[in-house]
Formats: sequence, C-alpha cells, structure tokens
Amino acid sequence: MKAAVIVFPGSNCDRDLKRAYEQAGLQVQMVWHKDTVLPKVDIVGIPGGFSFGDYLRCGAIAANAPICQEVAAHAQRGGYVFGVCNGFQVLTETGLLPGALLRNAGLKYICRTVGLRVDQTDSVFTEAYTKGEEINIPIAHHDGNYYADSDTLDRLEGEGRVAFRYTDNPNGSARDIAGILSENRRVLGMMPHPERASESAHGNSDGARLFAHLTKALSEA
Ligand SMILES: NC(=O)CC[C@H](N)C(=O)O
Repeated sequence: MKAAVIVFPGSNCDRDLKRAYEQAGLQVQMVWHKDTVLPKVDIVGIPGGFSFGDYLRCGAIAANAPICQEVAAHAQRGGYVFGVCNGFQVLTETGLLPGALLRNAGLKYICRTVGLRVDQTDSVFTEAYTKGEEINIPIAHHDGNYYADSDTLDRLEGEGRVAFRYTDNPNGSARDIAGILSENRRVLGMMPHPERASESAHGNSDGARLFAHLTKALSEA
C-alpha cells in the first residue's frame, strides 16, 4: 500500500507523518507542493505545520498550491485523504471538508495531550476504536477552533461525520468537534496529532492504532 505526504514550505510534521505511515507498513513518497502530478497512491496525507507561515489564514495559501488540485481530483475519484492539524485547515480551505478553523477561544497556542471521544467508527480511520471510547492524543495549534453554521453542524452530526470530539474542549470548537469526515468517509481532517502518539518513545500508542488499522483497511479495500 502506498501513501503520499504533501510538503509545503513551513510543514513541520511531514516526516512524523511519513514515519507513522511507514511503521504501519505503508510505502511513502514525499510530494512537493509545486508538483502538478500526484503519484498513484492509496492515500494522501496532508501534514501539520505552519504552511506559508500561516499568513492570510492557516492553510489558505497551501490550499491554492498546484498539488492541491490533484489532491482534490484524487478525493473526487473516491481516494482517501488524511489531514492532520494544518492538514485539516488545508482541507477546509480547499472545500474538501466543510467549516473553518478559527483562532482558539483563549487566543493562545495550546500544546498538550487532550482526551478525545471516538464518535464514528465506520471509516478506515476510526474502525480501530470502539464507539464512545476515550483516547488521548496531543494537540499543538493556535487555530483549532472548529466553526461551521448550525445547519452544517446538524448535517455533520446527522450523517455521522463527526469522527472525534474533545472530552474537555480546549479551543472553543463548535459541539466539541476535533475531527470530521467527508460524505463518503474517505477524507478525514482532525486537529489532534495521532502521529505524535504512535510509538513507544511517545509513551502513548493511541494514535498507532489508527495507522495500523488504516494500512489493513486499505489493503482490503
Ligand atoms: N501543528 C499544526 O499543524 C499547527 C497548525 C497551525 N499552524 C496552527 O497553529 O493552528
């Protein structure tokens, strides 16, 4: 199974995501944002970081990079895409996921491990968990406050597209939302970083389960 990890100027979790994918058994190719061809892969990863220095809005400039048209085409063909933190911000800016990530309610950068509740287990990203299970995953962001209008929030909830919620909302996110899925559940965006909870040196393997299951599910898909 093959994965691509997109790299923008200012990405800083690209190699962490590559490592988490590789440890789970995926073959990874790094893809520069100016590339206009996406290699044939089973999943695209959009990593965390500070793409283009977070200028304009987090993820807004990255969303207009040439490779993002290819990522959108891949998603429209039913391909899998996984955006972590800045990657989630990029996915909302491209319109592949609804809503926006606003400045944290407390206006401060938050870097700590938080509790998440798994709300939807019916996706390749979340099947490893049980519904309602509480896991611990680190966050590191200043713009993680998920916003969408109430109709969109109702639709996300009604369609079972809320993947993860914060157990103790750290950033003001609407309805405690920490991660959402696309309509076909093949695109996941989440603010917490499962790749930072994926090996013994991290002291937490709650994220490793996501990656291990992902590889298995992709090979069976
Ligand atoms: N860790 C990250 O991806 C950070 C995302 C973004 N730069 C923010 O701080 O909100």
